[in-house]
Amino acid sequence: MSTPAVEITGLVKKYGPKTAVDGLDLKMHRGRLLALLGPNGAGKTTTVEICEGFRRPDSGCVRVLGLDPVREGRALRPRIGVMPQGGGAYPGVRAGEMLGLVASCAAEPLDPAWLLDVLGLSSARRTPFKRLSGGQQQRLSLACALVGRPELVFLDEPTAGMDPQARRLVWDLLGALRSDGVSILLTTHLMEEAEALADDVVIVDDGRVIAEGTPSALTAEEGEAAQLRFKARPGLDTTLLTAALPEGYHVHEPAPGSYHVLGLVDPQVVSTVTSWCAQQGVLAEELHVGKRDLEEVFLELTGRELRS
Ligand SMILES: Nc1ncnc2c1ncn2[C@@H]1O[C@H](COP(=O)(O)OP(=O)(O)OP(=O)(O)O)[C@@H](O)[C@H]1O
Repeated sequence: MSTPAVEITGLVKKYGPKTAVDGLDLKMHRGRLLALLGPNGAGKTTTVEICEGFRRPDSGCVRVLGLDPVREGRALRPRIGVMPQGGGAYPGVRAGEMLGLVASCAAEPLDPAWLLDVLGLSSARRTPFKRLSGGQQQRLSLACALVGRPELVFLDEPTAGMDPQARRLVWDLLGALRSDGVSILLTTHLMEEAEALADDVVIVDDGRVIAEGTPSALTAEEGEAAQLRFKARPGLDTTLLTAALPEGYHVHEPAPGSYHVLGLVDPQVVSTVTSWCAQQGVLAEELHVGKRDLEEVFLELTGRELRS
């Protein structure tokens, strides 16, 4: 069996008194797309930068394609692609020149002109980096990560700041790469992105893994087939709605204007909820019977309060 794409055991990284990564374990198999999720400051970028060999761990063991990213960095670097958070390049370098430069360092690069075309950057190839839009800079940064035909790519918030068209274009490209057997580890704050792309999801908080699994395993309800959720104006009297439902059901408002009926959903329950809303003159919007989505799971696990 091939070595895992990434294997991390007991990783610890401190910045002065701040423990950014606190005993993190993670295993990513080859050919998978793994989404690393977590609130701001959870330790995702630090973990990714250690895998890339840009930072040294304080303790723990990290192996990327079976290699130590620090001691065996020279052997590892040609085999991985890296898209750092926020990207970056010399401000005056033209998009085409930048990609050509990165391609010239690779043994068997992809055709830079083709890659620019795939990422919708052909018309911007003569544009200096500093004059590209934020979304174009992100796409150029992604092109630089991919042009060397890496076996494994690390993408730190690859679609942050992109418009929906560009985001979908990138999703298609990542899907195609994964179909070609490339291993992809990405961080994202977009739960929709993780649900659309990821084979595996790892949720970190305070430098530790707090949940992991496939998106469908993570969103599966324990012991319940489906749940009822709807949106309406904030502050409905959930005690009254609970009283209108059969015994054993409970309604709560986890976030202002979002309502969640706890208990097994059947047609009568849906009818009771919509009738009750109608009696209050309230339109129940986005009425949804089904599993939780990843965002709901994420908020339940990491809490709803704002992180710094
Ligand atoms: N160079 C640094 N010096 C000091 N503290 C740092 C440094 N880099 C990160 N930190 C701190 O370490 C913690 C983890 O940061 P990290 O960037 O890894 O989190 P993250 O999960 O990637 O966050 P985000 O989602 O906001 O990008 C944070 O508290 C951050 O402030």
